[in-house]
Amino acid sequence: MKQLMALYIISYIVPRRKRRCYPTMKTYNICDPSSRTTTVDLTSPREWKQGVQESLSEKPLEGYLQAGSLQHDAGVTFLILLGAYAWVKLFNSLTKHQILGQKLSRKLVHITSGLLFALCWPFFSVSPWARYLAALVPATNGVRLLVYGLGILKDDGLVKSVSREGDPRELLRGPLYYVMVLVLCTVLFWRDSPVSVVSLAMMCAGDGIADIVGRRFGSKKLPYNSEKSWAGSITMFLFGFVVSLGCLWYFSFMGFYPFDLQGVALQLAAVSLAATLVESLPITNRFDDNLTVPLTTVILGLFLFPTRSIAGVLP
Ligand SMILES: Nc1ccn([C@@H]2O[C@H](COP(=O)(O)OP(=O)(O)OP(=O)(O)O)[C@@H](O)[C@H]2O)c(=O)n1
Ligand SMILES: C/C(=C\CO)CCC[C@H](C)CCC[C@H](C)CCCC(C)C
Repeated sequence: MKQLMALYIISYIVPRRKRRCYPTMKTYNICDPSSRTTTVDLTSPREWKQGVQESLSEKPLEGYLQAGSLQHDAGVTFLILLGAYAWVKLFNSLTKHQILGQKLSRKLVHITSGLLFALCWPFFSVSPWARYLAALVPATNGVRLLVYGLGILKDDGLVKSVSREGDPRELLRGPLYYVMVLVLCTVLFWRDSPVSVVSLAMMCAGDGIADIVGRRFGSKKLPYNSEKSWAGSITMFLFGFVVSLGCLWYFSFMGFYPFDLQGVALQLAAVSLAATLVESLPITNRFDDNLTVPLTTVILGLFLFPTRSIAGVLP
């Protein structure tokens, strides 16, 4: 009985639509609505780009109410909002019971929140409006950070979970920039381009792990920045690369674009290196890493990865 319930819930969440199957091998099939299929041999980045452009040429379903998309997407948005609230509450409790230190709690929230949010994107419908409903999740959290950061309301638990020193005004910098980046990546790139998930992977996983490893093992500082270390930067490069790769594989598995390890490894390594170099620069006092890391990734990613559209509009 429990299995049946689980299957029903999953079948409700994952939108009923023709899934495109991209086996993680050299070629993949594009099954578009007219049931026309195209097989592209992914032997080089050019074929990969061509394959992605074609696979993303599918016209989104006309009309938003078709097949209950609005109800479906609103339900998924609500569930993710609940998840976000519960996730931060969990870390608040871990910090309150001194299971986690405040700095580690903040970094784990930093690493996990944005990634878990992006991993929920496949549960939305193919409607052109789905991205805007999804963006309501970080936007709502942004309003929450503003309200508590400005002191309009008080929530010591939230402040302790996402601030370094427990000052509510800290919510108005790193955390607020973080959710703003989530909103922009969701609305501008969504599932139309690898740029969105790679940018979030570098900001969440890469920048987040650099802090955790750097604080603990970063005795050898960088020659041009005594605040940052080789251990932190090397870990950011490697972890950012691996998590980006994992995100691309996940979105390929969920049917959004093909995954060809040879086709993307070099691009991802270049993006991860660029983001790591920018993060290591002594500019954090003026430009927050939560802005410079994703911005670097987006700019380079737009040149290296195929993008069907920006904000849902064909370029
Ligand atoms: N490449 C890096 C990045 C961070 N660190 C270590 O992690 C600490 C915090 O790093 P930082 O990026 O400045 O994190 P914050 O900006 O404080 O945190 P947030 O991004 O959440 O605002 C640094 O002082 C340093 O000890 C490091 O050694 N090497
Ligand atoms: C501490 C943070 C950044 C500083 O560098 C992260 C702040 C996170 C926000 C308070 C909460 C963001 C929630 C996500 C938008 C949605 C997560 C949903 C998921 C299912 C947990």
